[in-house]
Amino acid sequence: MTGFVDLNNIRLAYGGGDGTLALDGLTMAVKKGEFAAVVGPSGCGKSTLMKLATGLIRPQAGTVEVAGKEVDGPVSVAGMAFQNPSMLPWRTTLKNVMLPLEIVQPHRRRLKSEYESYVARAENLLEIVGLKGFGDKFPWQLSGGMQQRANLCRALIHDPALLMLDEPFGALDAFTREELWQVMRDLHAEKGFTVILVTHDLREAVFLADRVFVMSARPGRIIVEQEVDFPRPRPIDLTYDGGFNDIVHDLRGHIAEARAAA
Ligand SMILES: Nc1ncnc2c1ncn2[C@@H]1O[C@H](COP(=O)(O)OP(=O)(O)OP(=O)(O)O)[C@@H](O)[C@H]1O
Repeated sequence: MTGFVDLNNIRLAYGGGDGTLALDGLTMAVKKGEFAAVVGPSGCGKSTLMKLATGLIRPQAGTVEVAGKEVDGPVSVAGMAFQNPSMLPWRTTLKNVMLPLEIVQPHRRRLKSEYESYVARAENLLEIVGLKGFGDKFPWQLSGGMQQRANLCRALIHDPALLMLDEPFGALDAFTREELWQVMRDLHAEKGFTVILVTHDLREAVFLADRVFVMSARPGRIIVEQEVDFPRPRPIDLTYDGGFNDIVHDLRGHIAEARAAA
């Protein structure tokens, strides 16, 4: 296949052959630099897809490739952010953001000798997401939205080629969520990484993505690929546009059909 992330005819059952069949016949290709969103009925296997693409679990059948290599263990080119920011309360925000550098090579090897430039990188990311000057605060001194901003910085500190986002804005109020959409839009424009975003929020998917993949009910597979070709940078007012809402409406219809067919 031709993507940066290629999942080809995947079958994944938890607990072996007689267990819960989460994915079956799932094929999906995400291009380099593309912002992909994955939506679908609850329990259709979206998080399972994320675990496969990052090498946390292996399929019973089919192949997973990232950056042209078959995935056979945790993928080091990936950064991840989930709904719960899970920052370490005893570390400052800056130290939380820098945590992956203590784990992921080659940064781990270089961290001591190039410490100041890594701090500058972390501070630059904090500035991009609107947290300039908050590096020395502890996570419990930050609001939920600010923690999620810092969480995005932590996912990006090692300059991953692939960013995996699993419902990262799900716990935030509507206004903060829209602010974070714009932060994500700007980070993607500036850094050019490939993104796979799992979300239940169809407006979020259409605002951020170049392509929205719709999954069937479990066992999950891709049933629709919706191109979203609004020009970038997209203003938040786009979400009130008729064409935008037509796409959201279509996606909602596909998911309703998938749920009804389950
Ligand atoms: N570790 C596990 N062991 C057994 N079954 C699991 C495990 N993880 C997930 N499942 C099952 O696999 C199916 C897909 O789960 P998954 O979490 O991938 O779905 P999802 O689409 O992310 O769900 P949601 O929309 O509710 O977040 C579900 O039926 C779930 O119960």
